[in-house]
Order: sequence, then structure tokens, then C-alpha cells
Amino acid sequence: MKRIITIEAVKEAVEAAHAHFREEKGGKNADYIPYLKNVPSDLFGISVCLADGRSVTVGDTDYRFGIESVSKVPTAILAMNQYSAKKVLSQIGADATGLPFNSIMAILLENDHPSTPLVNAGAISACSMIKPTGNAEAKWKAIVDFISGLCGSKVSVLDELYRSESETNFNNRSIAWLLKNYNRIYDDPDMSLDLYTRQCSLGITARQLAVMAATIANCGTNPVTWEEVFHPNLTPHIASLMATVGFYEHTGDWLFNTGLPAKTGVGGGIMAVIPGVMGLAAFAPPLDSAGNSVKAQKALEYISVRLGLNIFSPARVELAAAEPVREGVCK
Ligand SMILES: NC(=O)CC[C@H](N)C(=O)O
Repeated sequence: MKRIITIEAVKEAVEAAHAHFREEKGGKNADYIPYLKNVPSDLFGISVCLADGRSVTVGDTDYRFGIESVSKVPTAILAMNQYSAKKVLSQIGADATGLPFNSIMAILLENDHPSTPLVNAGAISACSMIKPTGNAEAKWKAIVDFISGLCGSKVSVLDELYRSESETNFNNRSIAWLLKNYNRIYDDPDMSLDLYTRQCSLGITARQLAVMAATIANCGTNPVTWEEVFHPNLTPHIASLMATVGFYEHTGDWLFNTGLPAKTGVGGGIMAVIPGVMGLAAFAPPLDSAGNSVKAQKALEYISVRLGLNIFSPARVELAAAEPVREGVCK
């Protein structure tokens, strides 16, 4: 079964979601990272990029916010691209923890294993894997260039956020050294932690995040620049990691309601991927108890239900072709 959706339908759904939830007052900004406490709470943007590069945006889609844990997705892809999906599975894992993103207990319970690159432990471990190992600046360049390639435009660190995170990341320091104790860190622990902290401090806009999601949806080829950023066979692997743990201990509820593989960050961003079809991003700083943006969740759930985007639905969506058309590479 197929369901064809038009860009007009996407535009209507995105605009309606923004109008519905603009006044939503639930949640509060992250405050364990001082910078995030001071980001204006009423910012709200939604951006969609289709797998053929067309886009729809509404609200604060050009505001640069902290990418935070959404950055775990590109680093996981980069590690799989540099090694292989199987290697990342054996060195890090792909299991949900059912626990908060920064859980130390999860490392102990998973039998000395970081469990997935989409929680802090696994993300620090993924940073340690990035090549060329032993060279912090070259590793950083590999990460930042990769993220810029996914977005089709340059991303850079928000210096004040980086300072704020580095001065307060005591829990993550413990994670890095605990992983070292279990031989689950594959480079210098302090360097790996710093790369993780830096990648979390990158500034990104909802518009850029939607292009990143669309590149993942478009099997690794950026639908705006048409650069092949990563190997096409990695899309199902990263989408399944996102579906498994993208909202930490709230992932099951999220997936039940939306059927969208997605990843959140404590900066208020969420990125969702519908393989072969589109990428979606929403941004609003106030968070729920698991660190997921309240407004962005509601907006994306509304759009998913209204457009029937649930990837588990037998009625798979397809985009109505545009003229002139350039088809996504997954076809
Ligand atoms: N969930 C998140 O976005 C957490 C990211 C943050 N930098 C941390 O490590 O705590």
C-alpha cells in the first residue's frame, strides 16, 4: 500500500503544528549546563526537508542553538562509515538502556558495555573510535566536516556553550574513565570526552538539522548539495538506532505515538528521519523530565499523525513528484 503526499500537504501540516503548539507552556530549559538556562524559552521553529531537496520552514528556524545529543547521530554514522556497521555494533552496541542519557548504572548493567552510540557513554566511545586516532585536531576536523556535509552548510562551536559544558561535565568525565576501565574507549579518554563536549556545543539551526535528517533519509546523499556524504547502506542502521533509544527512557512512548526514528538534544532540538522520504526538525528549549523538548515533540507527533508518516504503518508514504524532478537516491 502506498500513500502519496504533496509538498502543499506538508506545508499545511507544519504551519498547523506551529500554530497549535506556539503557546504550549510545558517543560523547562535544561539548567545543568548554565548556558542552556539562558536561551529564550519561547523560541520555536519547525523545518522539513524532502528527499528531493525541497523544504518547508516555519518559525525560528535560523536561530543557532546547541545541537547537544543530536550530534551523537552524525558521529555514530561517521564511525560506521570509517569502519563498518558491524564493527560499531561489536565495539559499542545497539541496545536501548531504558535509563537517562548520562547513566553510569547503564554501563554497569550492560555488562561493561557502552550499549549504543546514542547515549553519552556510547557517544564518547564513538568519538574515541573516529580516525585518525591519536590526533585530536584531525579527529575534530573529521567530525565537524562530516556534520557540515550532512547539513550542506558550515557548522561551528558556540564558544560560550563549550566553556559552560566543559566547566560542568563532571559526570561525563566519570563515564569516560569508567569506559577506559572496561577497555571500551579506543583513544585517550580525556581527548575523547573533549571531542564529545565540543560536538555537543556546535551551534545548529532547525533548517540545518532538517537537511541533516534529509541526507540520512536520502541514503547518505545530501539532497541540497548532492554530495555523497556516507555509504547508502548505513541509513537503516542509523534509523534503527534512533528508533531504539532516541528519547532515552521515553523512547517507547514516543515510537508508539509517532512511529518516527528520531533523536533529541537538551538544547531543545529534535531530528526525525523517514527513510526515502524526508527529514524533519523541530526546536524549542523547554524539556520534559528525560531531556526531550516538549513543544518539538508535540509538533512532530502532530505532523506524523496528520501526514501518516509512521514507518510501521502498512501505508508507506511517498512524495508526489515535483517538476523538474530529481529523485532521491534510495529509489
Ligand atoms: N541529552 C543531551 O542532549 C545531553 C548532552 C549533554 N552535552 C550532556 O552530555 O549531558
